Formats: sequence, structure tokens, C-alpha cells
Amino acid sequence: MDVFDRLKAATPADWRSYIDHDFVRQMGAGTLPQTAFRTYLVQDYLFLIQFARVYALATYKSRTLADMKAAQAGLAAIFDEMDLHVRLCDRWGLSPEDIEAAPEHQATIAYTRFVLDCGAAGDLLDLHVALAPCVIGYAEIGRNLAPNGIDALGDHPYREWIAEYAGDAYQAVAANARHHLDDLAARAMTERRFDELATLFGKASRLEADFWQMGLDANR
Ligand SMILES: Cc1ncc(CO)c(N)n1
Repeated sequence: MDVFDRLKAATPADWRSYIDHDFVRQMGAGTLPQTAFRTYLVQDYLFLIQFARVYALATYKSRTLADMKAAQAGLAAIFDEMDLHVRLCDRWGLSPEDIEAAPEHQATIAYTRFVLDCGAAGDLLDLHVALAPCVIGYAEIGRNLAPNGIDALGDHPYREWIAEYAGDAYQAVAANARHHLDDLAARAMTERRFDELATLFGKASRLEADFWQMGLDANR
């Protein structure tokens, strides 16, 4: 079991609340209302802006060049991911400036500032554990929503979103993040510290679930 699997195994209810959230199920079934998806996607863009700051903080908290390079790869992946948001929002007549001007929802503030605080108050391992549900979790969700591969999605209404996270490029980013987390834990984690890290991981997973819920609530 790698560290990521251990963290999931330590917080099964939190993890399920995120990975199997109704938003995810409805997206997979293609029944998710557009309003919910749009609200989510605009907030996710704001989320990613804050996550770019998280990776800058990860660079600052790095003691080795290898850790800095991992942070740089995370930042580059965020910018790639934002191209998806820009493309989809453009079809709805929303420019990046429009999205940036949108007010941040409480769920967005709660999650992003939580992760930033984990990094500010803690060390690089705390920061990467708080990031793990995000970067590695979306790869798992993408795979779950495309069980027979991207081509089998046909004209699925959320094909582009699913293809982004199920695609080779994102899967590789997540696999690298997972290896890096293992490597960091081998250097910085004591067994005594594991429970504390699992608590962080569980909280971050719950905040991810709240983020999906924010999208669903917009449709009520
Ligand atoms: C809320 C959220 N979590 C994780 C990711 C993956 O980067 C994302 N784009 N948004």
C-alpha cells in the first residue's frame, strides 16, 4: 500500500462522500443539470487560481530542487487544466475576465484557504497531503466515469470534462503526484504523524464533497 492508499483506507467515509458524490454520479449518467455544472465550473476556475498560489507556496516550502520541480509541474498542470475551463466557458459567452470577476462561493473559499493554511502552518508533507484528494482524486473520478475509455463516451454531454481527467496527460500528472507524495513521506513521515495527516486528508476530502454540493445547490 502506498501512502495515498493508506490515507484513503484511514478515512473511508470522507473519501466516499467525495468520490461517489451525487454530482459525480449525475455527471456520469449525463443527467446533471447544466446550471449545476456551470456554477461548478466557474467556481472551479477561481479554485484553480488559488491552487496556483498553493503550488507557489509548495516551492517556498521546498528544501530540495526535486521538490521544487514537483511544485513547478503541479503549477504547469493547473494552467493546462484551466484551458478546459476557458474553452467551455467561452461557449457560454463567458470570458476569463468575466469568470475572474465572479464572487467566490463559500465552499471555494473554505477549501482553498484550508489547503493554503495547511501549507503555511505546516511543512511540505502537510501541504501535499492536503492537495492529494484534489490532484489524485480527480484522476480516480475521471477513470470511474470512463470505464471503457474515452472513445466509448460517444456524445456524452460531459465528454470533454471526463476526457480531460481520464486522459493520459492528467493521469500521468496524478501518478507523478502520487509517487512524489510517497517519496516525501519516506523522508518526512513518522508513524506517529500518520493519524494527524489522515485527519488533514479526511478534511480535504470533505471539502471536495462540499464543493460538488455547491454545484448541486445552485440548481435548487
Ligand atoms: C475542486 C477541485 N478539486 C480538484 C481539482 C483537480 O485539479 C479541481 N480542478 N477542482
